[in-house]
Amino acid sequence: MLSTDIPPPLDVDPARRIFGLETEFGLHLDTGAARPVTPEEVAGHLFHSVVQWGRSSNVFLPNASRLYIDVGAHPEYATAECDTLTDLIAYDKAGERIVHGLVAGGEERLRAAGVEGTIHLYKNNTDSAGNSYGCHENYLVRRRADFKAFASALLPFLVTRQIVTGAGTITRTPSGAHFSFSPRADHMWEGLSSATTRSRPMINTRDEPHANAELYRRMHVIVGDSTMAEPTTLLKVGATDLILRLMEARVVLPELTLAREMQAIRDVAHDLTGAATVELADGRRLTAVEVQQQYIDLVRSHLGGVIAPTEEVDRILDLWQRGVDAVRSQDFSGVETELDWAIKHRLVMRYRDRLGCDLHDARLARLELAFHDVSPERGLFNRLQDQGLARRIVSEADIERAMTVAPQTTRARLRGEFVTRALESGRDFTVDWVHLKIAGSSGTTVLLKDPFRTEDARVDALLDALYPA
Ligand SMILES: Nc1ncnc2c1ncn2[C@@H]1O[C@H](COP(=O)(O)OP(=O)(O)OP(=O)(O)O)[C@@H](O)[C@H]1O
Ligand SMILES: [Mg+2]
Repeated sequence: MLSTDIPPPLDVDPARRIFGLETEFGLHLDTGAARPVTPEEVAGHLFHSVVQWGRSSNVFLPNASRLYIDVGAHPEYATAECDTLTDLIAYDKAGERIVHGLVAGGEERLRAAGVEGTIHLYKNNTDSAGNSYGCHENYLVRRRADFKAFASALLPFLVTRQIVTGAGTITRTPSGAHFSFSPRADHMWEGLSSATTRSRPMINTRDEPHANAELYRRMHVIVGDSTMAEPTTLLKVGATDLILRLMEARVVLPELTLAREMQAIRDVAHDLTGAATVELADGRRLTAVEVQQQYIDLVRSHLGGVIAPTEEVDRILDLWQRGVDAVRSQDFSGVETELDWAIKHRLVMRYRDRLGCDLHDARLARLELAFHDVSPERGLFNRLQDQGLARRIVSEADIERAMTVAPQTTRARLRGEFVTRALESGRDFTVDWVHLKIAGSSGTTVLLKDPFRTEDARVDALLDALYPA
C-alpha cells in the first residue's frame, strides 16, 4: 500500500524555519606506499563499515542525517532538519566527529590491503589540485511566484557576507601570496542557476523542496565556506535567516543590486583592508563594509517588529557588528576567537613571523590544511578551541547526543526513530528526506511532507510493523 494521505499542515509559526547544512570533506591519504592509491580506493575503505550496516555508501543515520560519498570521492554529511541554530551547530559538529570516526577503520582496511598510511579528512573548501567543494546551506521558505527575484535580492548580501563569515585563506598568485576572506569566492561563476557542478551558482534554484511543494521552497545557498568556529556558523546562518525573515515579511530591502556579481565577490574576497568598492547597478560604488552595515541597520530597525528580540538575535547582531567593525578599523582583535578568517589569520601571521618566511611558504600551506583537519588531536582548529582560543556555542554533551539522537523538534525525529528501530530489527528499509519505507513486506511507504511534524500515527504503525507479531 502506498499511503499518500497527508495530515493537514500544523498551524506553523511563520518565524519557524527548517535549516540544514551539507558539508563535503576533503580526503587525503598520507602514505609512502609503493603503489598508487586512488581517492576512490581510500573512500571505499573509509566507508567499509558504513556499507556493512547500511548496505550502501549513501545512508541515513540514526541521528536522521545523511552520510554519503559524493562524486570525486568526497565524503558528504548533510545534517538532519533543524529548527534552531544551536541544534544546527550541534548536528554540524556531530558530522565532523562521525566522519572522523570512520578513519581508524579505514586505515586498518588499507593496512590489510598492504598500504600503511594516515587518512586525513578536512573540513575545508579547496584541495591542492584546485578543486572546490562546499558547504551548502538550506533554508525552508514559503513558496512564492517570484522565487527567482526573491533569491536574486539576496545576492548583494551573500557576495559581501564573506567579510564576516568567510573561512579565510592564503591565496597564491604568480606575483605573490596574500590572505583573503574566502577560498570559495574564486570558484563562483554565476548568481543563480538550477545546476550545481557545471555552472557553480551562489544559489541553486533547483525546485526540490523536500517538503509540501505547494507551500514551500528550499533556498539552497551554495556560495558559503565551510566554517569551523561555532560562532561563525551561528553568524553565517543566523544573519542569512534574519535577512530572509525581513524579505518574507515584504520589508523593502535597500537598493544594492550589484553591477557585476562575479567581479564583486572576487574583489571583496581579495581585499582584507575592506577598502575595495563594488559597483552597484545604479552606478554607485560601496565597500563591502558599507553594504553589510546597511543590512545590520535594517535588521536593527525591525527589532521588536518583524524580528522578535531574543538573546540569540542579540548575539548574532553583536558579532555581525564587531566583524564589520574589525574590517573597518583593521583591528581584528575583537573577533579573533570567533570568526574563522580572523582566527586563521592570527595563526598564519604568527607562524609567518616565527618562521621569518613569506605567505608563499609551503609550511604555511600545510598549517592552513591542518587547521581544517577534523581530527580532535591533529586538527589545529580543534586544538585552538581546546585551548580556549575559539569560542563555543554548544556543549560537548550537545554534540555527543547529536551524533546518535535526531533533533526532536522537526520531522527528523520520526526519521531518527525509524532508522534506529529498523537497524535494531535487522529489517531492510529505505529512507530519504521525505520517505520512510520497510523494504519487501507489503511495501508500506510513509510520505512525510511536513518538515515541522514530529508526531505521526502512520509512523507509529510503521514502527509496529518492524516487529511483526
Ligand atoms: N524542507 C526542507 N527545507 C530546508 N532544508 C531541508 C528540508 N528538508 C531537508 N533539508 C535539508 O537539506 C539538506 C539536503 O541535503 P542533501 O545533501 O540531500 O542535498 P540535496 O541538495 O537534496 O542533494 P545533493 O547534495 O545530492 O545535490 C539537508 O541538510 C536537510 O536537512
Ligand atoms: Mg548534498
